[in-house]
Amino acid sequence: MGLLVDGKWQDKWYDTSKSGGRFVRQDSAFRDSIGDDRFPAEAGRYHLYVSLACPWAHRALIVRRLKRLEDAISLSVVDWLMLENGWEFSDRPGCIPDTVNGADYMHQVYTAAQPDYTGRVTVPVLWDRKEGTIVNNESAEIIRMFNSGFDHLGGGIGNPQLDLYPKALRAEIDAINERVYNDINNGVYKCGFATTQEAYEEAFDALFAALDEVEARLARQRYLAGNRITEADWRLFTTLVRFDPVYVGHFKCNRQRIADYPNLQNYLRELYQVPGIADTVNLRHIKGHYYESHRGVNPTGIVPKGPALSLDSPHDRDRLKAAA
Ligand SMILES: N[C@@H](CCC(=O)N[C@@H](CS)C(=O)NCC(=O)O)C(=O)O
Repeated sequence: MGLLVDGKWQDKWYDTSKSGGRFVRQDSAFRDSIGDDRFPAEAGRYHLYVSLACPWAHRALIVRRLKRLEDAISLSVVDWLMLENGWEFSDRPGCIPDTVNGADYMHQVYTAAQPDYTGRVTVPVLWDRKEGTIVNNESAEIIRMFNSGFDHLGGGIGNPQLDLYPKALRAEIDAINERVYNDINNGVYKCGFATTQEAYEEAFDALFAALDEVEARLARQRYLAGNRITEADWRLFTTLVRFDPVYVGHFKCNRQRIADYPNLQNYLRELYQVPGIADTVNLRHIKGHYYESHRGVNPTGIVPKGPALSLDSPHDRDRLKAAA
């Protein structure tokens, strides 16, 4: 784990000394968009770097799959282990080396885009072959580009019929995302990376208050924004699927498991069983990454064998109405 300072790699853990032990996530640095003059939509031009362990990268992978952009946007998958060199490429199971920049480490992709880059080296990253640079490294924005940025191309590229951010639901989706991001997606990290008891307890209470709220919402309606699946659901899904295998133990999010919330558990199963989604979930990468990489949290690097999950089991969500 580390970061780049003026283009030089430094091996450093997060600094929580100035925030009362609280983990504060840094803003992403590359914020251009597909559709800008410099970055027009084109099949075969863009490349996505992900980790299968990372919940933020997982969003991008899911939307790429659901929008059938796999032939149009190529992919690299980093190794799950992230130690003193940060994210690395390898040919271990489930990994795909960097065929675009030929990098050994993800930080080399960042310095290829900007030689004097200062900041964290995170995934996902959307790379442009033509300009030889990073378009964007913020998953919330990358999924929006995938959702609509390639729809006009025609020629059988993508799946223009699917809209995960429909106009009529945007205000609602944005409001849900805000709460889910702060207290759930990022909330589990705030618990796990807290370095004071107070910071941990504050994040823990906010996390479970938000999960209780989502549980109540899912008792009344099938999906977060009503009766159809939207990006808000996929953004929650990537945290839920990691919750019982990783966050309960490793990040001490242990008031209860997702399996103990009837609506969340069945909702998680339904989303997992959407065609194409199970292929994007790699528990070896997920568990291996957190337990083996965060040596400050888990010094032995031992990966727990459990828990048994039941993501393939029948769900009961058909009792609630879904849009045709
Ligand atoms: N806001 C970013 C966050 C991405 C992020 O933090 N990714 C993690 C992996 S789960 C990472 O690469 N961390 C490396 C680091 O912080 O040094 C996004 O949503 O794209």
